[in-house]
Amino acid sequence: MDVVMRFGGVKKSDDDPDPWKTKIRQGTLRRVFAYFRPHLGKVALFFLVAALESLVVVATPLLLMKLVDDGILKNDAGFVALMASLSAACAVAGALLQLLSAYITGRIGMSVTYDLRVQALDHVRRLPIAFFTRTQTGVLVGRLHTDLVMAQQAFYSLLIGATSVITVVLVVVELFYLSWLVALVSVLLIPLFLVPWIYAGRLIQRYTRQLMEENGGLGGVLQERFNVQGAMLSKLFGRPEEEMAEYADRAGRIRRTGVRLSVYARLGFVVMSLMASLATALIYGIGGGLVLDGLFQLGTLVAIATLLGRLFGPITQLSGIQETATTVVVSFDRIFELLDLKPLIEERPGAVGLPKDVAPDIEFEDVSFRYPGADEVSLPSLEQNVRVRRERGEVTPDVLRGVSLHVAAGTMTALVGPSGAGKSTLTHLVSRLYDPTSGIVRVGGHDLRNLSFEALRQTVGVVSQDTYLFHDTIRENLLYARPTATEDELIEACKGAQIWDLIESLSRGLDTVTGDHGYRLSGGEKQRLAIARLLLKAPSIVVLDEATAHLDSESEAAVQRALKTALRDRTSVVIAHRLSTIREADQILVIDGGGVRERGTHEELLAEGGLYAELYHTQFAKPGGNGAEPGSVGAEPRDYGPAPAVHQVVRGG
Ligand SMILES: Nc1ncnc2c1ncn2[C@@H]1O[C@H](COP(=O)(O)OP(=O)(O)OP(=O)(O)O)[C@@H](O)[C@H]1O
Repeated sequence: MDVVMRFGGVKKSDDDPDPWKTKIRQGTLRRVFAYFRPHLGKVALFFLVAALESLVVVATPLLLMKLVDDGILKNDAGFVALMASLSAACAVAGALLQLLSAYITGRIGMSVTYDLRVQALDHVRRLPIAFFTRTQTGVLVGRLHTDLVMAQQAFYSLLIGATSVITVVLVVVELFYLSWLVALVSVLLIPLFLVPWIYAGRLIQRYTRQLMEENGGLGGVLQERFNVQGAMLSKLFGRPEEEMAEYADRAGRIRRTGVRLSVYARLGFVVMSLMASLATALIYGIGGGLVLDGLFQLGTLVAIATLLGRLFGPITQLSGIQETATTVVVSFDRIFELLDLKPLIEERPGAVGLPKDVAPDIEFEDVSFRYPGADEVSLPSLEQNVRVRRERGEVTPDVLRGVSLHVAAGTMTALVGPSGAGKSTLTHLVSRLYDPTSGIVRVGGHDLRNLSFEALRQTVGVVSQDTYLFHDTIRENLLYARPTATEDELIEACKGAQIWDLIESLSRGLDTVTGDHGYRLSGGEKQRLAIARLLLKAPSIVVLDEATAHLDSESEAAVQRALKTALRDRTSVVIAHRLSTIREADQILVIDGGGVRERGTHEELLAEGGLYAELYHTQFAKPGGNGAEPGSVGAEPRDYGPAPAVHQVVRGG
């Protein structure tokens, strides 16, 4: 039973969720050809060159025929020399034409893969964050890179192999011209070649896709385990033997599929070569008899024998072409699958900007939200390697329910509540990482969905708990927020973020490399760098997830001072973990069960004696609750869940 899954009309077999066995989808060939349309001129030139190449190929046996019949048999040395020279000229012309066709195929192939690569990168860049939380990075990178490279290489062999088709046609025509009987026998033998060719081709298609998936799968696991965080987790918690067994198992599957693929790829080839040899012997038998009977001359037999080598040779090559053609189509199809995923969050036509340097207010009007299910944002083949079997028709629960709130311009709102209450989710909607399922989020009076992406990027700045830094210098990491920033502006931002003293003390200063994910810096240092990055960007709204990790008191004080600078004159929403933050907040929202349970200032809420007061007394007012409390604010009996950093690893972002 075929089931249509909706991501831009991608059709998948519901009975066969295993992407390895997915057949090439309908319409793929049409789409592949669309990429070649702009290069039709070059394609036509290629076929012209290919035709000339084939003409050269079939001309040589005729020259040899003349050489034997009219030269050797008639004792004419001059004619022998002339024919031999013409044959040599044909060989040189053939070689030059081959080079020319290689140049044309290179031009076409590189242009097509360039178009596809740029289109795919642009598309993936625009996919919703939900896609990235579902997808295993290594598998995605594999698809974007390996598949394209494979398609490109296979495409070259395919086009060059296409000359074989023209050659075969011309050779058959010439064979009929020389001897209809021999030609007929040769043509009748062709189906014997085609049967193993088609049989092997089907298996090759299946195992090619399977090998791609398995390679991508291993790549995904390695990328996950062999980055700093993954390596650390596996050193601290991992089970080395089991993990190694898993790697070996995956590598073993790749080996198994690779062996099968090479056997089936060879099978067609071997059967064809065998048939070609048998057919040649047969034709020599018939032809030899005809020469002895005087029905045709020796030169004709030589020409036929030479031609046969050029008939069965290209046909044999065709078995390889099928594999390469399949690789091209499968690779394109896997990229098309990605291209068919809809970017859920798109810029509307006529999207507007926001005035710069004016802090806007934030409003949630009856907002409900649930995270999109796998079917809506992802592909099974990009998830399968974490042994996640997609729950068909998975209905994700509502995380926010009917939330209404207002953050006045230039004020700070602190979000508190138990773990998993929906605080981070709420902030994701402010930065439009997700759109609400229902209700409206407004910034400066505008529905966020009506704002341009540029305005959103300029307006909302986010500092998350676990700062991400590129494996690059501090300078490049900072410039990412504002590439045009001057040296003075960089220094000023670093001073504001209380990180300049540290940077100055490093021997390479701003040109110090931060290490993968910024692992060569401490938690507090990374967060202050993130604040410096934010100061450079200078957004009018700041979304901040306060660090929960214990910082030493000096680092803690530095982060607090940096935050003061960052939040000044800005509208801010802070997921608060510190007493000092909630005391300073203009408004505290207590989030519980996906809704705003209480709202007010610290004093008002304490006086109310509700959930906040309970949270405060159990968490903040405990001995040692000196304003640097770690963890979410929550009542004692509640389940606070794992520490946020681990929480994020578990849910993949
Ligand atoms: N990307 C996601 N996909 C699906 N569900 C998610 C995703 N992120 C969070 N959730 C779920 O949404 C609910 C709210 O999570 P959220 O991160 O907003 O809570 P939180 O209040 O910020 O918790 P914490 O204080 O522990 O960070 C949780 O049940 C969580 O499992």
